[in-house]
Amino acid sequence: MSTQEVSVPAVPPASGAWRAGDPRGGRRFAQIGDISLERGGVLENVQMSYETWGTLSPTGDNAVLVLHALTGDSHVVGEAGPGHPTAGWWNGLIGPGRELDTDRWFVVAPNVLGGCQGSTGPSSPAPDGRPYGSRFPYLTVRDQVAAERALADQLGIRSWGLVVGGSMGGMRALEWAVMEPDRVERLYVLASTAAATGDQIAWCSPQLMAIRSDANFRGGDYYDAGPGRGPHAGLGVARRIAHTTYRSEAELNLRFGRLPQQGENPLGGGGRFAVESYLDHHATKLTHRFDANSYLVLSQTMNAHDVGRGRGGVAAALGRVTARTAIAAISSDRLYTPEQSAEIAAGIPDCAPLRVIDSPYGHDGFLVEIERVGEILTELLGEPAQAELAAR
Ligand SMILES: CC(=O)SCCNC(=O)CCNC(=O)[C@H](O)C(C)(C)COP(=O)(O)OP(=O)(O)OC[C@H]1O[C@@H](n2cnc3c(N)ncnc32)[C@H](O)[C@@H]1OP(=O)(O)O
Ligand SMILES: N[C@@H](CCO)C(=O)O
Repeated sequence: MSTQEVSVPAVPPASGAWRAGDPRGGRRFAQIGDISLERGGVLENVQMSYETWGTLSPTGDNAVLVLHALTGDSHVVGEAGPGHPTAGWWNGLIGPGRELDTDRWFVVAPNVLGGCQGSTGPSSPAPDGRPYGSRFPYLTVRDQVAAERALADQLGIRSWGLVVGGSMGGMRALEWAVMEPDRVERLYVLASTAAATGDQIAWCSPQLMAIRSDANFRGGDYYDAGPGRGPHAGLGVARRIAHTTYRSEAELNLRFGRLPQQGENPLGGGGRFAVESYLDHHATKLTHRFDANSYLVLSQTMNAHDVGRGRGGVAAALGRVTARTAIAAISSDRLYTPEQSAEIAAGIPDCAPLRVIDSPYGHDGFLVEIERVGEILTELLGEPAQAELAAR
């Protein structure tokens, strides 16, 4: 394996608490060379960071690829701590005897290209040694998959027993199955879409505007401004908008309704409603762990997502998938609706009937309803993949 532990200078600028390369973080780093980009140009000397669980078999036939969402990272399971700004987002799903049983599977979770958790992104050094900032190129989901493919090559993984992801991770999982059908034996896509919709692009628009219009954004070249001088206010507004779309109307009404935040008076007293305080909390947490430029880059990759582009449309692209597939939606997801998941399920030849997880938590249901997510995973892994059937 030509991977190596390296110290990475790129850090999210907000908190400074996270240090890439921290050996206690359990992250590994791979230098995968240059990536040719879908929209033209080359991203040079790309680094991918990732975490693994379990052991790769001598034939490399037991690998699972887990792909995180917009503000997620490689820390699928585990505690928060040095090198890991948040606890695992699917805690409990990986380990001996777990749904992703590490006695059987070798699980790989890369940090996405363009992000801020150790894989090359806008805060990484460009060839001239200075952070890319505004010079970071426009990426597509296909570029991100190309980087993950190079990582798989380096790890000696020719074919994945399963590729799984939710939301933006689901976009990459789907692209993997379309771009490399022979390398994806099973596919599990949650709360995602075959192509970003007008509604999703619309919700994203004020988020991008909020970051770009923050005076501290400086056109994207804010890394030299000093601690706390990044576009944190703009990123916080973006998160408030996004988080509202990640939860359902019913949940917000039932959970918070018109309640004032404890000890505050929102009715002319300068205080907040509880739901405003809740959004403030999520905004603050994100600005302490995430880079605004990465938020822009990744949001744009999601807007660009369309598996049908250059392939004769969505139906033709989905028809290429040979993986045994499970598609799951969240019943109350108003951002990535069950109808969009139904379109994916209907278009993939070897797909089980759409699974709709009944949950009040909206889009974030794919992160909250871990038990249901795990049940579907177990079912899919119990199904023989085409390659296994052919070998019998
Ligand atoms: C695939 C991926 O990896 S995506 C990345 C996953 N992680 C994130 O997105 C991080 C942001 N967090 C979230 O989006 C959500 O918390 C989830 C989806 C991870 C989990 O959802 P839930 O368990 O339902 O948590 P919920 O949204 O209710 O938030 C709970 C937090 O709000 C806080 N909170 C609740 N009410 C209020 C209030 N009135 N005022 C202030 N804070 C409040 C809680 O104290 C708690 O804080 P903590 O997380 O710092 O402990
Ligand atoms: N809470 C998730 C939702 C997006 O899928 C995230 O921030 O990544």
